[in-house]
Amino acid sequence: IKELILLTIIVGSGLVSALPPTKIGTTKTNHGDVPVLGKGRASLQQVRNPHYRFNGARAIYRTYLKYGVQPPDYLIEAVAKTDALNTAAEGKRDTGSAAAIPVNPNYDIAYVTPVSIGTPPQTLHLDFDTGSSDLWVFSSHLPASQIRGQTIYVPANSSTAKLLADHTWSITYGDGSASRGNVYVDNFTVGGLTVENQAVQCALQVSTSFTRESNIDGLVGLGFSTLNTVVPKSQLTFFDNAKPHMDEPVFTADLKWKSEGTYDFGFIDEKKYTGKITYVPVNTSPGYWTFTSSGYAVGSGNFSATSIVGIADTGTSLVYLPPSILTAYYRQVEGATSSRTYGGYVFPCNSKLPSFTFGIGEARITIPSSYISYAPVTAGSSTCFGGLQSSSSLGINIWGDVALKAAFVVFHGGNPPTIGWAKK
Ligand SMILES: CSc1ccc(CNCCO)cc1
Repeated sequence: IKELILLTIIVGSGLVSALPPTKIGTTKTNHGDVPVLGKGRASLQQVRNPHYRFNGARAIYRTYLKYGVQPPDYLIEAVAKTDALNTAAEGKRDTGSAAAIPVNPNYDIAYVTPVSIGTPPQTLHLDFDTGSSDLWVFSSHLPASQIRGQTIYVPANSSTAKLLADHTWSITYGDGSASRGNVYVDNFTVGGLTVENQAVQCALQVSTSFTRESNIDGLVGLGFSTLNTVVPKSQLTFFDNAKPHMDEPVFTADLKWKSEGTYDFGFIDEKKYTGKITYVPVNTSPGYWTFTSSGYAVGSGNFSATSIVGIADTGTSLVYLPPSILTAYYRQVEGATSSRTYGGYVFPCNSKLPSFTFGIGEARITIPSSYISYAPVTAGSSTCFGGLQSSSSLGINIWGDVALKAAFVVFHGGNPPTIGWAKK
């Protein structure tokens, strides 16, 4: 009401002029500089109120009051109903956006994202993993021998950390790596989006493969909370905790080949993709983002329509598909073999590779051949390891980073959840 009185005084006294302003100085306001046009004249720059929610019924209601006419009951009810709808919408205004940074400049082994934990905030770089649902970190509870350059979370240094007494966790991943520990709750912030009392699982023990990954300070599980390993009471993922406060119950992955991408929470950034997003159903049992691809093509070959049930897993580097698809792909690669020595398909690094296309409904996502020549089997070798490997020993097909970075992927946590794919 203060601003209204101020504005009325200025307008009422004719101080605001329609004359072209001759700027003789500026005065500070919270919307930037306002030009002062000489004695007794001012020009006011209008700014949009981002939180204003239009209420048509209220505009009509005010007109009745302005001309002294008693508003009818239906109008009073309409104003209340619209306000209620606006308030419900206003409750969900949180969004976040954070970088997805390759842990290695030469090979996209994994991507880490900066997060803040606790008070004062402790910044760690965590691997956002849609293939699991534990949020765990290297911590001050680890023996020094298991830490090799990682940043640790020290709950004792956070005034908002609270131990979840008698709760423990223990997890083993598909690649055999593992970790276990105890549980705190604390403030957890990703790209400006904060969840209070997020379960932060502190490692007391990690396997050597984690110790060796000095750029990964822990994981943020973005699978479904049914997979969380905390006992006796399982905990919710960051996404499940954040969902009720977000504009939309979504997060998106825009991973990139050998460069920095982004994870967005609560909104879909139209600038990050081309064409349309094709959504397909998700089977949330047992807790992965499981969907069915409609088929594949090798290079410029014919599209083979066949259902491929698999998971979208940002925490897995490569793509793992049925042996028949691998045979179809690698028979097009000069010198390719399935090597027992290296545990998968390898080929001469200078071999020409075809691209690989997979179907999402009628849509097609093509993985460029450069993403599939993954890395030399050992530093400096002229034999390269393929980005497409067989899923026969896993019992599950996995669309890992090699596929995800070829697309803009929407993990939609609605009811029911769906997954959307777009070209970019
Ligand atoms: C040792 S670095 C590492 C990063 C992520 C994960 C979780 N997903 C992997 C597929 O099981 C495991 C290990």
